[in-house]
Amino acid sequence: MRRASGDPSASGRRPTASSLRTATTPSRTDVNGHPWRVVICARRLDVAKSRLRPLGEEARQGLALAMARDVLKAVGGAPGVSEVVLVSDDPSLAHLARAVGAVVLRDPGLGLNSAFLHGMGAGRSGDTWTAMLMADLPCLTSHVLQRVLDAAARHPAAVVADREGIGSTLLTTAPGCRARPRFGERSFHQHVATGATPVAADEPRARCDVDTQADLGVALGIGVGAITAHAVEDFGLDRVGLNKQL
Ligand SMILES: Nc1nc2c(ncn2[C@@H]2O[C@H](COP(=O)(O)OP(=O)(O)OP(=O)(O)O)[C@@H](O)[C@H]2O)c(=O)[nH]1
Ligand SMILES: C=C(OP(=O)(O)O)C(=O)O
Repeated sequence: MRRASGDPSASGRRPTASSLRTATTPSRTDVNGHPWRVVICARRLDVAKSRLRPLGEEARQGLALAMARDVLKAVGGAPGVSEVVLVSDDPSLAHLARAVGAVVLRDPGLGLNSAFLHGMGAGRSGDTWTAMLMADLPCLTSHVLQRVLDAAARHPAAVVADREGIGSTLLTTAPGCRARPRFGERSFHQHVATGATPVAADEPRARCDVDTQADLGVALGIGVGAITAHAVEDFGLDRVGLNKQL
């Protein structure tokens, strides 16, 4: 896998391939010696994050892009991640993901769970530990992701609940196990019902998905990645302004 380097000067509005330039880091495994494949799903920017529409078109798309770029950076920097797969039909995201060494797959167009299964290679993790990850987690860092994966590696399947404990932000599968993604409404309980063990309850950075302006305010309170922070600044979305929408 190639590791993404940070670029605090990069703005969420004007991405360049060089802003995520990479170095090759072969044979990467976690503390248990497991190489991880991380599958990230992201919708096309023109339709993504519709609940952020009140921020305006440019800000909505810019934030969706910035958050996905911060997620790609965090994943690329996690020491145990050996392979990154992005399932997305968005040309900008695909370009940026390829630039950091990710494999990019077209979206089958059948919804999020089908997209994840497609990214998993029809649902089988083969001989690799696999994590299915959302692209709207701007607080995620490489260290936090690695801790989550280390905890997940103790279970055949593991799930991370979103901040409210209702949805899910990450689902993992051990080698040889079949993935059972149930993302969507109340997905956390559905994932637990399929046998996934809850992990990382104490990792707010892994649990803060951003769907609404209120979520963005919370994420800014926790601390977002540099690209999202620059996008927020570029679009003039300070914390006070966001909290007014609560
Ligand atoms: N490839 C792919 N990604 C998806 C799909 N649906 C959702 N996602 C991604 O999954 C993550 C969580 O999605 P949601 O929060 O449910 O949806 P969203 O489009 O981001 O936001 P809303 O329009 O507000 O529901 C985000 O990274 C989305 O881009 C899909 O059908 N295909
Ligand atoms: C898709 C999910 O959530 P949201 O739409 O809230 O991001 C989920 O938690 O499975």
